[in-house]
Amino acid sequence: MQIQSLGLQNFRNIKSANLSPNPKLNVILGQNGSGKTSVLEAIYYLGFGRSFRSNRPSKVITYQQDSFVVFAQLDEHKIGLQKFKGGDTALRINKETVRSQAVLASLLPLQILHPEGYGLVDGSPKHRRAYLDWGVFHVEHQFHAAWQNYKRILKQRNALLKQTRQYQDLQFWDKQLVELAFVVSDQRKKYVESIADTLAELVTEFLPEYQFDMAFYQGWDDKVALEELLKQSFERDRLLGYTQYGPHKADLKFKFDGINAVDVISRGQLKLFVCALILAQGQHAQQISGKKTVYLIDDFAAELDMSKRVLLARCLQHNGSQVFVSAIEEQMLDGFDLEGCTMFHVEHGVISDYKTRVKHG
Ligand SMILES: Nc1ncnc2c1ncn2[C@@H]1O[C@H](COP(=O)(O)OP(=O)(O)OP(=O)(O)O)[C@@H](O)[C@H]1O
Repeated sequence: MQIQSLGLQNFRNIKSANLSPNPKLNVILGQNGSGKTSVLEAIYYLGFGRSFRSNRPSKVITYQQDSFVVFAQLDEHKIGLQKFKGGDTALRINKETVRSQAVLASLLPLQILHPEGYGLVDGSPKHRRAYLDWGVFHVEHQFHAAWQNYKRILKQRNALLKQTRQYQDLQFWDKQLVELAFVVSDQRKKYVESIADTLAELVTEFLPEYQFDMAFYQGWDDKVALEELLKQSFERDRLLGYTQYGPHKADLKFKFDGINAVDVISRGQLKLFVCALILAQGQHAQQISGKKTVYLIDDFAAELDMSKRVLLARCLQHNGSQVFVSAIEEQMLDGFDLEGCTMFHVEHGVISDYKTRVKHG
C-alpha cells in the first residue's frame, strides 16, 4: 500500500498542506516544534482513527478552528477523515461516507515507531493485545467482527455482574461469550505461531547477544474449560465488578535469555526490539495478504548508536515499503540510502521546499 498524495487542514500547527510522497523513502526534516511529528500523526489518524500521543482530538485541531481534515490518495482509493471539536468524526472512502474506522484501517496498514511507543514492551497488556490484534485483523477477515461481538457481550456480562447475585442470570451470555472467545483466541494463537519465525529472525539480527523467546497467554488457563472457569469465578467477578478471564486478558510474554524483556534490555535495545516487532508484522501481513505496510518512524536517531541506525535503516529500506521518517537534521539519517528519496522541510507548520533526490546511474 502506498500513499500517493496526502492533504492536511487545520492539523495542529499545519494550517494547510498538500504533499506528494515518495513511494519509498520520505524524510521529514525540521527543528523542534516545527511540525514533523504532526505530519506522522496525521497519517496515523487515517490508519487508526486516533493519535499516538494525545487521546483528545480537540488538542489536535488547530487553535480556534472547529475541525481538522486529513485525506490521502492510496493505490486505488481516496480516503479521508474529519474530526470535530465536539468529538464527531466523518470518514470517507471515494467520496462515500463510511461508519467504521476498520474499513479505513484495512486499506492502510500502518505501523509506527516513536519514542513513547515502547509501551508495547514495558506497558500494560492492552498494548500487546493491540499489537496482536493489528496483525490478526490484517490477515483474518472474520476476526474483527468476532472481537467486536465478544467485547459487546463482555460489557453486558460486566453490567449484569453488578446487578445480580445468581449465576443463572449470566448463563445465557456466557454461552455466547465462550463461543466467541474461542474464535478470537484460536485466531490469535495461529497468528502468534505464524509470525514467530519471522520475528525470531529479526530479533536475532537486531539483538544477537540474546536468546529470544515469546509466549502467548490467551487470557485464561487451559486446565479448566472457560465455561466452567466463568462459573467458578462468578463470586469473585461479582465482587470485583468485572470478568477476570477471557481473551480480553490475553497477553504476549517476551523473554531474553529466559528473563522478562523489560528487566534485561536497555532503552536503545528496546527501540530495536519494538522495531523488530513492527517489521515482523508488516512482513507477515505482506506475505499473507499482499498488502505492504506503511512505516512511520518518529525521531529516527534517538537512542541508537551509529551501527544500530545503519542496521535499522537498511532493514526498513530493504523491506520495499513506503517509509516516513522524521529527523531534525539530515546528518542524523546515516544508514539510509537517500538517493531517490523525497525530503520535506517543515518550518512553523509550513511544509515546503521538498525535492526528490536524483538517482544516479
Ligand atoms: N492544536 C494546535 N494548534 C496549533 N498549534 C499546535 C497545536 N498543538 C500543538 N501545536 C504546536 O505545533 C507544533 C508542532 O509540534 P510537533 O510535535 O509536530 O513538532 P516536531 O517538529 O515533531 O518537534 P520535536 O522535534 O520537538 O518533536 C508545536 O510547536 C506545538 O506547539
